[in-house]
Amino acid sequence: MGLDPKDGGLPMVQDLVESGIDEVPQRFVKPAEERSFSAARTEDDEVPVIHVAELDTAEGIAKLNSACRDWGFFQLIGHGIPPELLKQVRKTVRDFFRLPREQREAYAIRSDAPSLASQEGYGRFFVPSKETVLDWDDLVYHFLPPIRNWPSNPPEYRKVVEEYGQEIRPLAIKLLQCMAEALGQRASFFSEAFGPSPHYAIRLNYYPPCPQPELVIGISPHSDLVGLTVLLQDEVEGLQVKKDGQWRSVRSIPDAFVVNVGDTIEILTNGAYKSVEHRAVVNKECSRISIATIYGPGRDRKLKPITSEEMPPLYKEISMAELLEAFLSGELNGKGHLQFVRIV
Ligand SMILES: O=C(O)CCC(=O)C(=O)O
Ligand SMILES: [Fe+2]
Repeated sequence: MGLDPKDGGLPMVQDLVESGIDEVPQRFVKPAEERSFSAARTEDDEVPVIHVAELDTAEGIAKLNSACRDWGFFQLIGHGIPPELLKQVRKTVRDFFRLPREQREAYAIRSDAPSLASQEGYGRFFVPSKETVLDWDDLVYHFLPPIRNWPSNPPEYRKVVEEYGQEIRPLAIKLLQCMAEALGQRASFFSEAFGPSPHYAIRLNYYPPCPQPELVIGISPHSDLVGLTVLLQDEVEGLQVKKDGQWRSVRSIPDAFVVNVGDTIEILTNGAYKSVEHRAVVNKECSRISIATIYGPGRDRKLKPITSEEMPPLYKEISMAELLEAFLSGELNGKGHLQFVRIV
């Protein structure tokens, strides 16, 4: 659901902030029982950090394996993507979200898209009803490449976003090959499962400063559905990951990617690799951006878990199209959307 006037024009956070509010509108206030946003931060138990060069060694593959099993998350450093491009993409994203309202709205998500899964543009997702509490996050979603409907301002938008998408794709493929190796599967396991037309998309998140950050959430607890997410954050922290029932902050490492396992990978690996709940909190002083590239199975794929005699299937076979529709038609609700795929 976007900014289409037929939707009753959902408010965008940047517009509220620009109008000078000092109280958060009720529509964004999380119920009291969901409002505990603090997180632990212990250096001896944080999201594992992996250098790309480690992936050429058996120890590195073992480290990747335990990161995907125990955390569903890792931070990737030494990836070789030029820091200049990372700087440019961050700047372009910030510049877009600060454009005058009419210019941002020209790229609004259209509610007449043929399906929820084909919606793209500026706005918000996961708002199935008027009662849904809104996240303190304005976003843009594009399928890659090439992007189909891009803002003409900032002028470099299309070039930078596409170039960034082109750099991330081979990195995601390499990581998936290493993950397959770590699982004892052939290197092409995920590319075969994802098929000839994988889902490749980018989600740009913008979290303006909030006058009452204790009442709202930037992005509600969720697991990512599509496949592998490669996230670039800036120096402003806010991402939290749930580990052993406890929320933990993810440190901002300059130019590192935060990589996480999505639901389709949990299904395909029959639960060996977990898609883990995460959320983003906001703060009073500064805005935050994050840029998520998302790589997973094409719409027409059937997802079937790898099984063995000792390990019977824990998930039903399901099509990617069905899974996407189920995910996109509800609110973000932890891992709730996976419930109907699980065999209990
Ligand atoms: O902003 C973040 O750090 C998290 C964003 C996220 O979880 C998402 O886009 O799915
Ligand atoms: Fe996410």
